[in-house]
Amino acid sequence: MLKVDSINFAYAEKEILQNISFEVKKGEHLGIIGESGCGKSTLLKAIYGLLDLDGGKIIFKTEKVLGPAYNLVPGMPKMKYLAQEEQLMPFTSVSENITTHLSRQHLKENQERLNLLLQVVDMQDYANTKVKLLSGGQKQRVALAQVLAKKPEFLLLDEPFNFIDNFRKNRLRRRLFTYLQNENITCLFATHDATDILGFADRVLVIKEGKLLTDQKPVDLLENPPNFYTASLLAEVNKIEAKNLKTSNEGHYLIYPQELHISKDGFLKIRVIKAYYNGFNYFIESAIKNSEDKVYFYSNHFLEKHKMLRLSFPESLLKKRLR
Ligand SMILES: Nc1ncnc2c1ncn2[C@@H]1O[C@H](COP(=O)(O)OP(=O)(O)OP(=O)(O)O)[C@@H](O)[C@H]1O
Repeated sequence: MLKVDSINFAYAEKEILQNISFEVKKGEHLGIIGESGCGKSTLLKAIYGLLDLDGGKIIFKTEKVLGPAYNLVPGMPKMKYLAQEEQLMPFTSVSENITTHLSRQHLKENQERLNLLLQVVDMQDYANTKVKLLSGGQKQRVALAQVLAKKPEFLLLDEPFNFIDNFRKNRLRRRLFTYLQNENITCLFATHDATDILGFADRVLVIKEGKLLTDQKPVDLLENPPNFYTASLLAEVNKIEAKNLKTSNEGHYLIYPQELHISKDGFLKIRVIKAYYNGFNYFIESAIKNSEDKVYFYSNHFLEKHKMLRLSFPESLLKKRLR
């Protein structure tokens, strides 16, 4: 449905997107993740046709996406883009803001669709409230309903949940992605939040300094991360020098805190620095014995500062997590 083919883009002299290529099939949901400033928003803008590329091409369905120099009205029919900053009519109600984007040819269906969209973004209770009275997160939800109202086939979302509190975010994510699945809407979304990726993306594009590092299924990426940068975008991860792990290999092992266990026979000797209670257990900050290298793991019990312990982990990790 979308083909991004070796695209390059620079703002003035500064190269932002460098030789990026990937394809998206109809109905797929792709997450884009990467540190702040790596080029996620720029990539979404390029795909929507808001930028004139310096090289490469983007094909949406069968048509080439043209930048503003060749296309006065940016965007492709059936492709919709939700930017980080929403554009709403402040002095009209939530319902009116959404209804103006519903098709005028199906007036009878509109009330039903409005109700459905209000439900998807969890804003039924605010249907008649003026937008200017809403919080940042509520406005973001109205903006989301607006782009859905336009019946897109392909949706570009830039940090769609960044102003939304955690309590509501989980519910909103589930409702939104179920809606997209039911309507067979293809979606590309940029995020900082690993939960968006792990729970809701079919594939994940990892970007670093304008380059596409990898394009994989989230589960494969988590199990076999190509480098520390990628692993640390998805989860808390330890980077442990190989010499500390009973191996003659050189380099580092990437091991998640959940994979380390306190054990009398464990090879990794550590000293506890601090225990952080997280509601279910303790997240332990420790240092490898006789070094300053930090190691993080979980414990069901509080551990005193300076306590010396041994940690073990599945041997199978030694075969696949050396970087
Ligand atoms: N209009 C612009 N003019 C010049 N430079 C820009 C412009 N917009 C963005 N940049 C620069 O391009 C780089 C990539 O920005 P972009 O917004 O794509 O990053 P991002 O990965 O989406 O970041 P964040 O996660 O913080 O939103 C940054 O260094 C940014 O400063």
